[in-house]
Amino acid sequence: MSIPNVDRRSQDQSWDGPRTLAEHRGQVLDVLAVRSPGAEVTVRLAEAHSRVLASEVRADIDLPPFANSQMDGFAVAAASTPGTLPVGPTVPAGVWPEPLAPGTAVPIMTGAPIPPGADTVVPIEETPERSFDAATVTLSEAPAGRFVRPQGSDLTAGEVLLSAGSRLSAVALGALAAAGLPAVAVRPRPRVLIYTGGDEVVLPGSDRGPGQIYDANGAILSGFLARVGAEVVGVRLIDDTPAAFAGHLQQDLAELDPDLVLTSGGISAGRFEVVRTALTSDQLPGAEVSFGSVAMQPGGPQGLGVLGGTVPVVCLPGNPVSTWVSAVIFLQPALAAQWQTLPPQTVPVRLTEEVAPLPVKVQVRRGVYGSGARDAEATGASGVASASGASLASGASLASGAALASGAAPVSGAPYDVRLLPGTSSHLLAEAARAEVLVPVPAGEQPLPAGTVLEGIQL
Ligand SMILES: Nc1nc2c(c(=O)[nH]1)N[C@H]1C(S)=C(S)[C@@H](COP(=O)(O)OP(=O)(O)OC[C@H]3O[C@@H](n4cnc5c(N)ncnc54)[C@H](O)[C@@H]3O)O[C@H]1N2
Ligand code: MOO
Repeated sequence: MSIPNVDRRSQDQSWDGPRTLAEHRGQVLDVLAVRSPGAEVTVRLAEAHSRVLASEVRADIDLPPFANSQMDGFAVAAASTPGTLPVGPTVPAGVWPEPLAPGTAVPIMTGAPIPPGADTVVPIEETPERSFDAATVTLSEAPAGRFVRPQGSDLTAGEVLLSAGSRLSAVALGALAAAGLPAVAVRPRPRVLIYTGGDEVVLPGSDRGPGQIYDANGAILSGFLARVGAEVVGVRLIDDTPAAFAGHLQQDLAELDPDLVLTSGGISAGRFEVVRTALTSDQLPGAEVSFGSVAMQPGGPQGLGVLGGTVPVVCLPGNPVSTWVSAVIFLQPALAAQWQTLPPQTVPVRLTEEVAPLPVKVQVRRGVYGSGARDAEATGASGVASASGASLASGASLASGAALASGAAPVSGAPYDVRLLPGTSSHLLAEAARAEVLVPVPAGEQPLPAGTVLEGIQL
């Protein structure tokens, strides 16, 4: 490490005093807005999971495309039942059948087209013969339409199958495939370049020297971006010196033209803050980046700005839990607002134990669902109101901030019981890995009693 012993703060662009969460989220959204999503892209269904539909899709065909049997059994005209009828040729799935000879029944398999002339199906287990091979079959009275899946009963040709903006689930992909579509037009994903670590950090799988640790934050940010539906175009280790980092970043910007540069570490108050130094000096021409603090723990130190007037950069603190929490609290809603990636999924949570807040910072705690079951008895409404009141009073309402920036659904309904994990420090990554929900606890002087309802973010 060779950092010249200069007063690098002389060129630092910092903001004064801690920002609220909502203020900083708004700032992150402002820098992301430097880039707008481009034209839609067409992708094969196999690559379309979790992507967002660019425009509505209408079906060209009826679903199902023809009336077919819901059971293995006998197709027959309801008017011919009850009775013992001669058995005609079997109708397998995948073959178009001959019309039914009047007064007969034919073996039919699940999914096979209903032959013209038949209008009902009798399951084989409802026949005394219980055989497809007998010459006759005895059928009790069967109402017309029973166990027949009519053509178009799911969707008719020309109807909207999925609307624009739908996030494609596995079952949505199945519906598109059933309608015969091999590919679909989706919104472009933000292309993100990740820089993590410092000179103490080595990649998992490589040799770790004394005093070194493995890079956790590359995996955290890659996983986070995959979950929200962004594309990672590169994961780099930050160089030892600001000049080398600035050089590599400049090269990457030219080659990759990312929609966002995301850095982790090297931004607080130490002597060797490579990211902060490189982005606030003239080592990277055109960098307009500022650093400061947010009234949140973990994730106090933050930075953000624009590189060369065209590429947003968001600088997260290096402690692994701080990196992760910052990504969820600031980046996820801002990316969702600008790129329609996955917004935070909020959920009302009820504390199962008393919790002491921090006096002036929102403390983002990690929690696990208590009983696991949503308490249908709890009315929710009054509890949620008091929680949002507390959080509004703190000036750090996640609820209003998240809803503002991301369009996240308002929190309503009965809360889930949640037990907060004991650890609050930002190095407790293994403990954080057990969390099921993040719970921002509003700043305050008084302990929050068990039963207090807050807004959680599902993980
Ligand atoms: N004098 C002060 N010191 C610190 C302050 C402060 O306000 N004044 N803030 C503390 C807080 S809070 C945080 S958070 C960290 C943020 O520091 P940096 O963003 O500069 O991060 P580093 O110093 O590079 O690393 C912090 C910590 O995280 C570990 N780390 C870094 N990168 C990785 C990685 N890729 N994988 C795993 N672990 C990583 C690193 O070894 C350090 O332990 O600053 C506090 N200090
Ligand atoms: O804000 Mo730091 O993220 O507390 O560890």
